[in-house]
Amino acid sequence: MASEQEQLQAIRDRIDVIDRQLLELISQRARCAQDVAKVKEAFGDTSTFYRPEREAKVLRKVMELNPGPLSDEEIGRLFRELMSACLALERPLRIAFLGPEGTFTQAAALKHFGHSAQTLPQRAIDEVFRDVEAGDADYGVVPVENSTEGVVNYTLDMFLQSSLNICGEVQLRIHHHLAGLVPDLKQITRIYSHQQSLAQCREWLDANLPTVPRVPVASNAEAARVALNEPGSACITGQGAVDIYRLPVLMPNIEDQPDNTTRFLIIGKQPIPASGDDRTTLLVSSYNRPGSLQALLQPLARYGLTMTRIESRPSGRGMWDYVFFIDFDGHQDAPAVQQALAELRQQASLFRVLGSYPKGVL
Ligand SMILES: O=C(O)C(=O)C[C@]1(C(=O)O)C=C[C@@H](O)C=C1
Repeated sequence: MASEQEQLQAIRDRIDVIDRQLLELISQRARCAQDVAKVKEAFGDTSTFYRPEREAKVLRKVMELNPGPLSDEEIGRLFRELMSACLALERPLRIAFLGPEGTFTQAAALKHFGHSAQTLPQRAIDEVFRDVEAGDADYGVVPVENSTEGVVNYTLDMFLQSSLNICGEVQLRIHHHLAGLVPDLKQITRIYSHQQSLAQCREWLDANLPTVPRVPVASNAEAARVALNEPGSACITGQGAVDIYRLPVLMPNIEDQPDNTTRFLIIGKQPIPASGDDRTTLLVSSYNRPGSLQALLQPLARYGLTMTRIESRPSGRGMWDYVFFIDFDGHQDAPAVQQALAELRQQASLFRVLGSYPKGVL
């Protein structure tokens, strides 16, 4: 029987051959992306280098064809990065996100656009919108809802003032760590974190550190920065900030719900063609009379469209006047959706399609 070294050498020789083939194929793929860019430029189509519907189709296809042993998610991630690098050859994307560096929103931006995108931290959600509106960023990433804490009202309210579209969505599993320079939990005198994160870890904090004051700050990354500089303090933050600030993790994954997930929206100027598995978000308002909300929603049911979410927010136009954010499955270019929307529009005092976009793939 061959020795361990001989067996390993034989397998590594095979890996070397495969790597060379992979390299050649990846380079061929990248050259194709360059050719795509030349065609787009020749036709003056320079505003649509980024094609989220095409990316969603590519990711779904490779995940469907995946023979294993790597998981569909791993394969998806590898191809995500491959496309990100190919797109950067065509034109590097600038992505504004709710900063600072190390926030969950940055992690969501990188998950959605891959690591070849340039991420630009902004101080607040309205600055993300403004950066994209002004053309200083191609797209923006903002949080919209959390599975434990519910909707991020500020993001929804921004759509009342902004003309930007929703171009995509991405979901991120949120893990919170207790981190800091204190040698053990008993010596913690203050805990800093974003208000939402404190809420998402409330039960753990009540059980383990009930008497330690909890101090809300603007972001988890800011909490990490304070914990690094203030003796006795600790923070609740994510892996991104732990890595950036090199903070020791005192207790990992302290979120109360193990499947704690946040959904983020991609905002931009471009309408997105159908990808085959899409979601549409509407901003509507009904007339203030009995049964009007029901009448507003009826066309969706009549045309067999599945509504997945409805949120109401004060309209800002007067007391007790509300707007509704409605998500349903389907794309606005599909005939059934067009008919449903035409009917719905007749019942609405305010009507805007915020976007049709591929459902998050990864
Ligand atoms: O198909 C395109 O339009 C491309 O630009 C190629 C490609 C890819 O690498 O597959 C790159 C970027 C786009 O966002 C979508 C796909």
